Order: sequence, then structure tokens, then C-alpha cells
Amino acid sequence: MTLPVETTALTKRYGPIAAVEDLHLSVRAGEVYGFLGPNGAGKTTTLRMLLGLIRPTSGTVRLFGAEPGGLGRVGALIEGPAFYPYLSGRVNLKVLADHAGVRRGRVEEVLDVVSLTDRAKDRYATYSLGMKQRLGLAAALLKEPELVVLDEPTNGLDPAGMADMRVTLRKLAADGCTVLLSSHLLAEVEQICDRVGVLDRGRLVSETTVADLRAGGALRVVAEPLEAARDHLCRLYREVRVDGVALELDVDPGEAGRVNAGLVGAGITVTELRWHEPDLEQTFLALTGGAHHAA
Ligand SMILES: Nc1ncnc2c1ncn2[C@@H]1O[C@H](COP(=O)(O)OP(=O)(O)OP(=O)(O)O)[C@@H](O)[C@H]1O
Repeated sequence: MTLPVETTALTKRYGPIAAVEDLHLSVRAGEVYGFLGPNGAGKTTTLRMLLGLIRPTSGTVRLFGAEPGGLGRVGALIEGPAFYPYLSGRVNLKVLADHAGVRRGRVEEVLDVVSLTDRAKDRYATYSLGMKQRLGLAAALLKEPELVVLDEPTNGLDPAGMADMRVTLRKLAADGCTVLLSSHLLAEVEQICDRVGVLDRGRLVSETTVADLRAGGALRVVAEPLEAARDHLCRLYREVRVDGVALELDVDPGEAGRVNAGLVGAGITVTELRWHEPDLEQTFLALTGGAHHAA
């Protein structure tokens, strides 16, 4: 099956600057893929190459097995979309639909997808930033694309605007559209995406599912006496770390009951037993070269 997006050794250099270097990226049908990286990591450059807006220095891009450019199956929101401020959202979309040869009935459909029907008659100039972004997404959806490519779709939005955009994007994916979005916000990507590619200084440093990113937590145990608890647990589990006044075990969260019963059975008092989520922000910073480099 051909992938919606596949790049091979994709590279873009600007003089001595390698904006994107040897990028092998694959986005599968129906997923929401998050392209994550700090400012300047090369996200926009990559997306522009994917859409055929700039040429790679070397390497290839395939969208549904074909070279970019014949973009009928692809919708994009890359730079802030240009709309007429004194026209309504609906009329702006009608202008674009006419220009693209899209039936006008589609305008009402995309307004509905981005939940703008109620405000569609209002002038674009009166829209909030979140509504402007959603109208941009609506424009990208006019041609019923199978893939949408979005550069930082939640950038600058307030929490409510972000939440609206999240819902809209998940709805799109549920309807079978593949979504590729870039972001510099780990928390954002974590909430929207199925898989994440982490880009740092032009290179893909990690590609993983969000579930795997979240894995790797530990069971935290505070018990009295701590020494006895450690000795007891060391006999049962391979990795037992002492973290200040607590012990940390690399086990599934579901193991908590057994750990508790074992300690209590050994006459040890358990005062705290909880699952400690991994610190995703630390993971991200470690992958992208530390705080000095983060956005
Ligand atoms: N036209 C250009 N000429 C020279 N250098 C460029 C050009 N476009 C991008 N770059 C450089 O390439 C690198 C990657 O930039 P890019 O905009 O792709 O990053 P980004 O991850 O999208 O960051 P941001 O989130 O800040 O937009 C940066 O060092 C940038 O300065």
C-alpha cells in the first residue's frame, strides 16, 4: 500500500546551513502524525518540501506514491491563510471554491467540520485567531483531501482555541483523513497525535507512538522501614531504585496490588504507593539537546 507521505534521505541546505538532513519520514493512512521540534528544527522547511513549494537539495518526497505538486488529494495550511477581511467566512470560502472548481455545497460541509457554521456570515476581520485558523483549515479541506498538512495549527491559540482545534483534527482523522501537523509543543502533540517524529537541527532523532512516549513510568513506593522494603522488593524485581525517601520499580502500574500485599505480608508499613508518570518534557529536552535549545 502506498503511504500518504514518504521521504527518503530528504535534505535541504541553505549555504552552510543544513535546514533538513537525511530525513526518512513515513506517515501512514488514517493517522495523526505530529512533527515535533524546537524553533528552527526544520519543520516548516520539511513541510514546504512535502508540498512542492521548495525543492529539496537531495532526496525524494512521495505523497501517495507520487511526486508532490499534483495536490488534489492534499490540503495544506502552511502560512497564515490569506482571506479578504471585509468578506464573511462563508463568502471567502465560496471565492476559493469557485477558483478551485469545487461545488459550492462543499462550503457548508467544511464550515460544519470546523464548527464555524454559526459565525459563517460574520466578516473575517471580526474572527478570533482560533476561528481564523479553523477557517484556514476549512479552506484546506475544500477539495476533500485524503491528507492534510498543517504547520503549527495551534500556534498562538488560547487553551479554548487549542481544544477546538484538537477536536476538529481528531474528527477529521476519525473520518479517514490522514493528518500531518507540526508543533513545538510536546503536550499539544501528545494530546492530538498517534505517532510523533522528533526533529532536532534538521534530523529525525526519534519516531515513536505517543503510547510509547508515555510508557516508561515507574511505581513509587514509600514504606517503613525503607531498607527492609528494598531488600524484600529486590528479591522479587530486577530494577529497584532508591530515590530519596522512596523506592522506584520498573513494573506495570497493575503490579501495585501485588507489591503492596507482599510488603504488608512481610510486616512492612506501606505509606505511599503510586504510579509515577514519565516526565515527557525531560524526554523531549534530552532528545533535542537540552533546555538551551528548547523553544
Ligand atoms: N530561505 C531560507 N534561507 C536561509 N535559511 C533558511 C531559510 N529557510 C529556513 N532556513 C533555516 O533553516 C533552519 C530551519 O528552519 P525552519 O523554518 O524549517 O524551522 P522550524 O522548525 O519550522 O522552526 P519554526 O518553528 O521557528 O518555524 C533554520 O536555521 C532557518 O534559519
